[in-house]
Amino acid sequence: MEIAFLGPYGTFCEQALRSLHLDAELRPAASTTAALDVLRAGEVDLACVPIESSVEGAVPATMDGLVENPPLVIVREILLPVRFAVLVRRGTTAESVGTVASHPHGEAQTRRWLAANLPGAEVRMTPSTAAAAAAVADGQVDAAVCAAVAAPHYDLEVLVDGVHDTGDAVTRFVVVARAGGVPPAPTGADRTSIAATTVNEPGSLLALLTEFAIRGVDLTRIESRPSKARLGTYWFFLDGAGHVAEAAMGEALAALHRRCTELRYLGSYPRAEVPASSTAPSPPVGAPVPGQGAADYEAAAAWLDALRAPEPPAIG
Ligand SMILES: O=C(O)C(=O)Cc1ccccc1
Repeated sequence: MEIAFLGPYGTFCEQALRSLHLDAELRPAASTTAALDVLRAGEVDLACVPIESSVEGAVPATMDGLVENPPLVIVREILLPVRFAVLVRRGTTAESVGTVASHPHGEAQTRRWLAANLPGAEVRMTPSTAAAAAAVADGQVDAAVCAAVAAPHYDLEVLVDGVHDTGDAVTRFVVVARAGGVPPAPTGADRTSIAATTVNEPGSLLALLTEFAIRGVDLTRIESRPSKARLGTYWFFLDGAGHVAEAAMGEALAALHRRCTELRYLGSYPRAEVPASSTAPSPPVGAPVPGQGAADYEAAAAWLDALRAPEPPAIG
């Protein structure tokens, strides 16, 4: 099995993927879009990309890539606590740093530290944090904001570690497959992702959300991205607790199918927990709502079946 990831070697994405201990060959891709493209082209079996961070929110390239064609589905999610370091070529001092590079999410999570500690430095964006480290090694920039583990890959040294503005930052990564394969089996603690477009009229988004609410499905995330067709039209990305194989989620998706202009199923997969090393636990999700559990759905469906197809009365 071959898995593309946001490379080059030394990214947080590589760390997230390695934490799964999969028996697979890992192939670094030059960008999030490139990782999804090689997956779509059938060159790899899976791709691992960042999708959101607790500090900076969505990774737009991933959200956009998930609704391009041919369709892709999420099969795993990984939550990784991230900690940033400033890496430089050996012998570089803070005073001699004129340029510093990072992924936009790295820059966003260290902006105040950079302004306070490297005030004169010009900040440049790279497709990943490790790409910034590679740019330091090549002499294109003086410093990179990235994971300290990237240092040996590029023969750099850690100038300062722990340069984040907000402690306990967590990034969520997703492992993505081409649609049409066997989905991960329900575990009882799953998440389902969809993207939907709807007509622009009062209450249309509320109507979508209501399909989840009335079935007791706990929504864990909502994002919008431009549809790119024209200004003012959007994809709404929704994550909810549950699995497509479960009645509540399945019925909510069927209802959305009737309501939405376009609906993409983006996968059902086990919910990841924030690793114990982080002190910021995720809020509990998917707690059962009275009358809305899987057993309640089964009992209600059996009741309805019996109404529709009653047993003929026993005579005699
Ligand atoms: O660039 C990386 O190393 C990534 O994996 C993306 C990223 C960037 C910044 C914070 C978390 C993840």
